Amino acid sequence: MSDSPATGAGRADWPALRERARELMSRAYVPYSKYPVGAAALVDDGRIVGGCNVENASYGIGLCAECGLVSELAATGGGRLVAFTCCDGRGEILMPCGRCRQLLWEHGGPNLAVDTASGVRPLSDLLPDAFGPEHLAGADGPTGSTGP
Ligand SMILES: O=c1ccn([C@H]2C[C@H](O)[C@@H](CO)O2)c(=O)[nH]1
Repeated sequence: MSDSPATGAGRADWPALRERARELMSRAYVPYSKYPVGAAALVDDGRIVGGCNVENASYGIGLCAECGLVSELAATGGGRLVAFTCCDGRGEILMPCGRCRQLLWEHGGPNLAVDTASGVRPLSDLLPDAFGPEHLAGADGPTGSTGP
């Protein structure tokens, strides 16, 4: 179970989390967009995980900062994200893109506390009526598509 947004927001050291996101932003690899992004999150066991965006000459396969963050989450033991922040190249709070809201939903759920310009808000505010893992429960896929 994920924390309530109030709990996640209360547990997080937001200035430290924002500072970590800014540090990671400074390491972004963005020769194409020249738009560095850094992200940092508190995990339910107290770890801090983060990432920066890493672009590619094949533009469409660039990795958002949140991709690195969820990869570090899994690689260092998993757990649930409870508080998240993301910043742009000026160090200002950045709203996660649509695809990354889905990534965050998978690992933090509706109560993940997200840092926004209008205050700390639950992820459910930013991704209402979300699709999630529970929608796959019991699904066998489309008829005839299961293969041999
Ligand atoms: O939530 C977001 C939004 C954008 N970007 C990156 C992708 C691309 O490298 C650059 C410009 O879109 O910003 C992120 O890393 N995370």
